[in-house]
Amino acid sequence: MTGLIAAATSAADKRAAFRASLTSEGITRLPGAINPLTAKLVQEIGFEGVYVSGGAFSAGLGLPDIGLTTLTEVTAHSAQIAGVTDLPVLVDADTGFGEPMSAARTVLAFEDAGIAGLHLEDQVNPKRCGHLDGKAIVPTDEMVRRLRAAVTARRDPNFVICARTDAAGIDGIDAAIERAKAYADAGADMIFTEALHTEADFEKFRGAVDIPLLANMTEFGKSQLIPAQTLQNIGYNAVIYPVTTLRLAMGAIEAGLREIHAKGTQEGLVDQMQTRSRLYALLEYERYNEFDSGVFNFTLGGNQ
Ligand SMILES: C[C@](O)(C(=O)O)[C@H](CC(=O)O)C(=O)O
Ligand SMILES: [Mg+2]
Repeated sequence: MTGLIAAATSAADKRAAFRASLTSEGITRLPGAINPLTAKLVQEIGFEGVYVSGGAFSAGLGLPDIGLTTLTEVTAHSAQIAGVTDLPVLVDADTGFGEPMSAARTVLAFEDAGIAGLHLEDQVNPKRCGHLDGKAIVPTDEMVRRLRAAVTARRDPNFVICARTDAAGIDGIDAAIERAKAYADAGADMIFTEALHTEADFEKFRGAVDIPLLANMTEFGKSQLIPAQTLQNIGYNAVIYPVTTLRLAMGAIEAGLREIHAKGTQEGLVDQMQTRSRLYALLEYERYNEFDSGVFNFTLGGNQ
């Protein structure tokens, strides 16, 4: 029954795989999963990891991305996602949910939740999306304390601690590079280079810092949407598509709701929907007969 109900791969193995993938030849691609079902699809399609976005999670709760969500909420949501996938899960920990000691507690909670790594950012609270203007960042030494607390707390040396710097959009790319170096010295395993604009910016960062780098390919932001292959050629090690699945889903949901509201039926939308049989295949419903042969003893018609 391996892999039914929950993932077959242990958290320790996922973390080891994640760490290894960050120094492998190919770039590690992590689409954001808005729920465990999406994470199953991310795995089935063949990506290397799953991302849990703070922006998508807060939006899903009907809230802006300004640090309103709690450690408990983010951990529970991420644990559900990590629980169903064999892929490593990287979670957005915003500013660490408080003081440096809170960042340490975040690492411990995330390890217990089966998560493979997190990123901590150098913004002040209340934080905002890294692609908006008017951000503010804490002094370098304060972020270094955040990171040191996180690095020291971890029990699994393979748990990946990624430091995000939002400095490029405030003090310029050279200042962001200086911060990245200080964060690497503090023990960060990877740097999240937030809100760079062009390929040349990504190249400049890569040339200046010698630990793994993560690119954020979020839509409607400040960064060009650079293909994964190009990022790999530049020498980036990981790329997230953080809010993409939420935007895709919400675009489809809004259009669908408007059509039902206008026409009084969803008849014209059925072709765009995930079918019942596709959903059941993704859930491996039939395999639940391994527990009880009475669970999947029906057939679905051709159009289901
Ligand atoms: C990566 C990010 O932190 C997120 O929460 O997903 C956001 C993404 C976004 O708002 O588009 C970010 O600050 O870049
Ligand atoms: Mg975020």
